[in-house]
This record gives sequence, structure tokens and C-alpha cells, in this order.
Amino acid sequence: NPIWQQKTLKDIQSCSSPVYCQGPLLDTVQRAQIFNDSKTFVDMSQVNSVNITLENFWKLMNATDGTPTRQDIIEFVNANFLSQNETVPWTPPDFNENPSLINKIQDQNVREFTQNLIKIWPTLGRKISPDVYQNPDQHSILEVPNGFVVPGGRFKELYYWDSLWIVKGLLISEMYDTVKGMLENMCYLINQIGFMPNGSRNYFLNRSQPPALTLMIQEYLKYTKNTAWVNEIVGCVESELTFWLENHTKLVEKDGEVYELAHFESESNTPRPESYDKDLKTCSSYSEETEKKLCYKSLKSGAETGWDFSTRWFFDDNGGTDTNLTHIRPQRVVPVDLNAFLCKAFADLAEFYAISGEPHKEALWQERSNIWQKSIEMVRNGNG
Ligand SMILES: OC[C@H]1O[C@H](O[C@H]2O[C@H](CO)[C@@H](O)[C@H](O)[C@H]2O)[C@H](O)[C@@H](O)[C@@H]1O
Repeated sequence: NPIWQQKTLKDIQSCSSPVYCQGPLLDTVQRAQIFNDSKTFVDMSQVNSVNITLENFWKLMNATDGTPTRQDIIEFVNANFLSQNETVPWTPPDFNENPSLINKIQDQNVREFTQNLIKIWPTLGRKISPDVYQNPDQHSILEVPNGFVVPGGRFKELYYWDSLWIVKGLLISEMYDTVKGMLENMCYLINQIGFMPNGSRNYFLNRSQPPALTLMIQEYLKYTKNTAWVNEIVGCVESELTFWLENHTKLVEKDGEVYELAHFESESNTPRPESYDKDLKTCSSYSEETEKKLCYKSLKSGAETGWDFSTRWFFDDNGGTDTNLTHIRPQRVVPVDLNAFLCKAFADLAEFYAISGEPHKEALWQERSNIWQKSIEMVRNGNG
């Protein structure tokens, strides 16, 4: 069966946490809809160890014959969870309200606008709290060694592809150490997990986002010329690109030839913990369990694209896009932008190996980039 039609009865969970990613506690709390946004709950920290949280949950279930009221659940959450102790505000030490760019701007309105924009950096800076290092299972946030800049609002963690634009902004603000720290955070996650997750939360461990790491590294090198540092990160770049090659490719036939290209696909087929009630609702139109699972998996694959959600990934019965979110199937698409990202990333890695003095690896990754480029051209344009 083609991948997008594969149906399975086995649950492939978002992550192994019995609090944040799977199980009756998550299901009971999120179905009660005690917060306007499902993300609020999975971003809370536990007051006690996971075992005690689960013990308290089962006490509640036993005391209420398995049917706690909404009020019971609110009281359980209030007693066992708390907000806002997972990260601490962080003003990046290299923050400067007046980087040299400001004086180069002639127009007063644009200058003021830029200055006001630059002043936002300290409000978006975060550092991981000591408790996360000591008790990682009590939090959904993943530990990273350095301070980082978040997108803001409900997005209080490090995001993969948002960081590309954040990094560009930090570099024109002359915050080079902050950028280096953020890139090292991403390498830290890649070295621990094997790939860069969608964001630095355990409930994002089932998917990545468009692979923009080498673009960020190239930007950093353009500003700092810190080529000596490339030796330290080249291994993590290779791990992340190997992850895409080993887990996200499919064979595409065109004009009798077969090409290998990449697509977005999350393995996991359960509701997104941070959008639990929304996913239950979207997939409720399917009555069969296998169809529901395919629906959840497709929503997670849509989140991996970073374009969550776009009609770009919709498929109606005729292969068109005249349908709704229930028919999102990003796994079916071989997106030109994802493949262009990878083609460039392979060439970037070749360049990093040239810097670190490993000509065999340089040649290998450059060859991969060339093949990828050829495949994109052939699949898009064919022989003609
Ligand atoms: O700015 C951060 C990201 O915001 C959107 O997606 C994120 O929120 C979704 C719902 O909570 C979640 O499912 C997804 O995995 C998150 O990345 C946006 O669509 C992303 O492009 C953006 O990186």
C-alpha cells in the first residue's frame, strides 16, 4: 500500500511520557476542556514526581468510579500542576539597544520602528530553570544548555524553523553569541534525540519541521567568519541530514525512471497533545479506528510541514483540494520547497566538510546535493 493509505491499529504515541503524551490522565484532562487552549495543560509542570501525579490521578478515578466531574478535574490539575517554573526570563548578555544598523537608517519612522523591534529581544529571551535539569520528567519542556529566543505568545519554547528568522534578526542586531548558543542548543537536541524536533517539548518528539539548520549556520558564519567552530557542529549537521534521508524519503516514478525525494511524515498516529480537543473533533468524522489514526497521523504530518494548516496538503476524492482539514494528507506530497531545503543543506554540509578538512565527506555530500537537484528537476519538468 502507498504510505498515505497505510492503516494500523497500533497506537504510535507522541512520546513516552504518561502525563504529557499518552494515557488516561492526558485524555481525561484534555477532554474536560478546562482551558481554552489544550496547550496550556501540557505546558504545565508537575508539583511532584510522575509516580505521585499518576497515583493521585488514580485515587481520583477510584473515588469517582472513573467519572470525575469537570470541577474534580480542575481541582486535580490545580493541586498537581503549576505554570511558569520551567523557564526563567533571560536578557541575552550581548543585547544592545543601539546596534550599528540603527545609525545607517535614514528614515526616522523606519529607524524608530527598528529600534522598537530590537527592544523586544529581552522579552523573548528564556533560560531553562534548574528544576528541569533536576527533574526532567516533571516538565514537558526539553532541557538545552544555553539561553534562547522564543516566538512569543503561546509559543514559549524553542522552535525549529522559526529560529531561522529569529537568527537572521539577532545577527543584524549583532547578537552573535546568542545565535551561537541557539545553534548549539539545536545540536544538543539533535545529539540527544537524533533529529531536530518541531520544538523543544517532549510532545513534539514525533516530528521535525523544515530542515533549516544549515541555513542558520551559514548566516552565522557570514557575519562572524568563525570557521574554527564548524568542527564542533559538523557531526550534528550530518546526523540531522541522515535522519531525513533515512526516515523521510520516498520513491517517485516519472517517465519510467525512479527518483528518491523527501516528504513530510510523522509516524505517530494519536491526537497532538497540545491540540488534543481540536484533533479529536477533526477526526470525529471517521468512525473506524484505523481511519481515525490515519487522520491524526496526517494532522501531525501537517504540523511537521510548518504550514499547519494549508489547503496545499488537502486531497479530495479526485486528487484536488476541494475539501477540508479531515482530508489533509501531507504524506502524499513531495514538496519542492522541502527538497530544495535538503538539496541546499547537503551542499552546505559539503562546504562544512571542506572547512573541517574532510575531502571524502565533502565529495559525498556534494554528490548527494547534485543528485537531489537533478531529481527535483526531472520530477518537476520531466525529460522535455
Ligand atoms: O510559531 C511556532 C509555530 O506555530 C505554528 O505551529 C505550532 O503550533 C501548532 C499548534 O499548537 C503545533 O501543532 C505545531 O506543531 C507547532 O509548530 C506554526 O504553524 C508553525 O509554522 C510555527 O513554527
